[in-house]
Formats: sequence, C-alpha cells, structure tokens
Amino acid sequence: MGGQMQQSNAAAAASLYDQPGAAGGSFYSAGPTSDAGDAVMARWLQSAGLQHLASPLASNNMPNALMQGYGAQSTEEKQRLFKLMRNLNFNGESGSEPFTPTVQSVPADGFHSPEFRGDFGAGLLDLHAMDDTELLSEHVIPEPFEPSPFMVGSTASFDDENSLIGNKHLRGEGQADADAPAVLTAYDKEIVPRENNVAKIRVVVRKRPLNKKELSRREDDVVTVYDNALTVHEPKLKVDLTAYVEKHEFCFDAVLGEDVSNDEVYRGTVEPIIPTIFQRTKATCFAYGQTGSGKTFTMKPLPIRAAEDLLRLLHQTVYRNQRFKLWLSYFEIYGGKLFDLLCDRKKLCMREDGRQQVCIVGLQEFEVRDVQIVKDYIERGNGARSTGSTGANEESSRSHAILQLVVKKHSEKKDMRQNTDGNEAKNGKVVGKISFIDLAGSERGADTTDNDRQTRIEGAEINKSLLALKECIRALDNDKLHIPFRGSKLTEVLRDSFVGNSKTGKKSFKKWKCEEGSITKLTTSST
Ligand SMILES: Nc1ncnc2c1ncn2[C@@H]1O[C@H](COP(=O)(O)OP(=O)(O)OP(=O)(O)O)[C@@H](O)[C@H]1O
Repeated sequence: MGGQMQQSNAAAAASLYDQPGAAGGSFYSAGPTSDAGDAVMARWLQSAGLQHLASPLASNNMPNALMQGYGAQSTEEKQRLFKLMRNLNFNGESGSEPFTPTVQSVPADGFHSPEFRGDFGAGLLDLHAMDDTELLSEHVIPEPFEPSPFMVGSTASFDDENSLIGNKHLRGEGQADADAPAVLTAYDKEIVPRENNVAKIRVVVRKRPLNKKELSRREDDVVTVYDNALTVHEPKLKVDLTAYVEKHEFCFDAVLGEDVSNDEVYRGTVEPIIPTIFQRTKATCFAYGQTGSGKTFTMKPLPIRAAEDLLRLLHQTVYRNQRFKLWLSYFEIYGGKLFDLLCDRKKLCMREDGRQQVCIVGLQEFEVRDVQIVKDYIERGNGARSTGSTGANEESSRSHAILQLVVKKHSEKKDMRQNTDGNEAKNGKVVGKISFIDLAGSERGADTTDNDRQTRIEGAEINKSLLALKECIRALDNDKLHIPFRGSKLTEVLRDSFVGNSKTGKKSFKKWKCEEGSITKLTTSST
C-alpha cells in the first residue's frame, strides 16, 4: 500500500532550498544557479535516479526544461522527472510562482497511468482539503525541525531491536516507498529526500493472548507471528474425516505478538505521525476486528500518549509563538446516528460545507492543556458509550467511537471576539488532526444465534458500515477515482481522513482462535 505525503515533501524541499547558499532561495527563480544550488539539485535528481540529467537541468530553469522534455528521453524518465517536479511544486509556498504543469506538458501515457497515480494516491490530490487551513506560508519553518524525542531515529529505544516492530518499516528497510518514514529528521531530509513518502495506509496486526475462558477450555493457539507476517494454522477435516491443518500466511506492514505492550504499539504506529499533524496532515488510526479481539484495549491509551506528544510539540520553539491550541472531541456512531459522548449523548448532525469538508454540527470541542484532561474525557466518553453483551465479549462496544485531537491556530483578534460567546474552538483554523476510531466489532452470523433482536439489528448495522469502510479502503488503495464514501455514516464522517493530506493507520486484531471470520478479516486487511 504505497502512497505519498505531500506536506512532508513540502517541509523537505523548504529546508533544502532555504539553506544558506542555495540558489535564490527558490527553485523556480530563473537566472544563474550557484554551486550549492547545483549540488542540491543534483541530489534531488539522484534521488529519482536521474543523476545523468543533473548538469543540463542545473544550468537551466528546470520547469522550462521539463516542459521541453529536456534531457529526459524515455517515458519513464519523463514520468520520474515530472514526479520530482510535482513534489517540488508542493513547496511553492515559499513565495515564488508555482509551476502548474498543463495536460500537454505531461506525457499522456504517464500521468494517467496507474503507476504514476499510485505514487501520489488518488485521494492525495484533493486540493479542497487544503483550503481550510490557509496556513502554508506560516508553516514554513526557517530552521530544521527541532528534533523531538519521538522522531524516528532520535531515541535509543527506537534503535533497540526489541523495542519496535515498525522501526524497520518506518526506516524503509525491507520494503520500498510504501514503508518510508512518516516523519523526517533534518538528517533524513538531506540524505534521503525520496523517503518523505509515507504509505497512505499502514496495516498493523496485533495478536491478543488467550483469555481465561479460552485457557480453561484448553483451546490451542493457532497463530504464529514472525516479523511482519503471521500464519494461521486452521484445523480441518478431509472427506474421510482425517484431520489436517491448513496454513494461511498473511503479510502486513507490521505484526505485533501477544507480548507487545500498548506503549510499543503507540511507538510503532501513531508516534511517527504526530509531528506531521503540524503540517496539515489529517491522520486516522482505527481498530478493526472481531468482537472481543482487543480493539478497545489497544485504542484506549493511544490518544493519551498522542496528546502528551502533541502538547510537548506545541511548546517547542518553532510552534510556541504561533497561537496553536489542541482541542479534543469524542463522539460515537450508533445505528447510523451521531452522538456527542462528552455532552450527554446529544444527537449530532453531519454536514458537508461548500468545500466538501465534513462538519459535525453541534459537536463540543474541549481545549487540552494537560494529559490528565484527556484521560478524564476518555473515561467520561467511554462511560457514555453504547455497549452491550455479545456471545464473544461481555462488554462489547456496539458503536464506532471517534476521538479527535485537532491542532488549531487562533488569531488574537478572533480570540478576543469569541471569548465573549465561549465558542473559541470554532474560530481557530485547523492545522491538522488525528482521529482515533474504535470500531464496533464485527460478528459472524454463527456467533449471533444467542443474541436478542436489538443486538442482531446492531450487528447488522455494524457489519454494513464495516463493509462500506472496506470498500472505501479498497478503492483508495487501488487508486480508484471514485471512493464510495456515502456507503455509510462511518465512511461519510471519515471522508476527510481519506482525502487530502491524510494518512490512515489501521490495526487489525487477531484472536488466537481459528475461525472462518478471523481468516476473512485477515484476508480483508492484507489485500
Ligand atoms: N493484548 C491484550 N492483552 C491482554 N488482554 C487483552 C488484550 N487484548 C484484549 N484483551 C482483553 O480482551 C477482552 C476484550 O477486549 P476488548 O473489549 O478490547 O475487545 P473489542 O475488540 O473492543 O471487543 P468489541 O468489539 O466487542 O467491543 C478485554 O477483557 C481485554 O482486557
């Protein structure tokens, strides 16, 4: 599942071209280019495997050179050159005239080819998603990003072999672009400019240990976990009733064994995305799996850790004086309807504005000043959440719960005005957000025989929305132009997490027990 992160590209290029000695401060400025500029350009070209074009392009204006197909001979070279240009084009916010390639300037067979779209991702070119922030120029950081303790490669624990699963992937080892780091340190930007591409979707599977009930029944553990893959050993019977075991192998971006702690889950999935929230990213992390597989157990601590790191970043030098604030909201989708979990389950309405931005009318947002507040709100929200008992889980979540942490920028003037009506969150401009979604557990029909009517209706609604979600993810991953968002309320609400500058992390959960449903789930997640 490959994809790109435009904003990281922006940050990378901004820092490269703002270096002292780099030509003109802007790639697009015409005229003589300095040696430093040539070197930078050479590195960019090298990163796309186009080093042989370095000299003619360095001494010319690159957009024009590209328009004329300068140097690039084959279609593939032209595509690569265009992609490189496109990446740079997202950095045009430094004040220079952005280069907008016309349809004619792009090789007809290149731009529309699946390979080409695959690198940018169909959803990633949605410019509507950018309008609501209008913060680009303010976000250009004139100095390398202040190293944060949770950036890839900056902590000892991240280098620790046992510490994290996803580390290898985040560094781009083993797999190509799809596993490139979500977050770049200044060092990364210099050395590996292409690695600022991160996967659009990252799928991590966590295996939960046997619970007491299962242990007492002496049921076998049929899942073996290794590296980023797992094998399910499914006991089967031949027609002559001879027992045999069928093996099913699945590969994911990361697979977490039963001994992995919640903290390690955070460090391998959400932590690397956190700094990108300040760069207009809308990230989503959701837990998907059968009822009783451990979704709530895994999701509950993640927003707390994320809020802690977001608050720490807010206080870093680069953001301290920018009037950024962190806001929290928590709501659920139950039976196709939205309820505010922090406001007496007030019924909410979902609307799309003129720019196709999802707005949840009436949703209360609370300012987060410290982590304790987040803990309190999560407790409060979980207490208000719709739960019930199913055959597989006594305290089963019967709704999709969505907790959002939003970084907003506030202007002094507006803050003063709205302090009087107490509606401060509304006046901030969204810088970026991260949504944590604890999906309701899916159920197989065979597990629902003991359920009452209400539970079955709930189950049908849950399965329907999960199916719609699967369709959207599949369409997104296949770079389909049409993403069927309107399939359910859940996917409608998630719309802006799938388009624009978004990243989606998905955790699938594996129960130890081998069931038809488990294998279906893993097959769905791995495709
Ligand atoms: N990795 C784990 N380690 C220890 N216990 C776990 C783990 N994962 C889940 N559990 C336990 O399993 C039980 C079910 O977990 P949980 O409620 O999170 O499932 P769920 O997938 O959210 O179910 P549902 O969809 O029905 O709400 C809980 O008692 C939880 O404490």
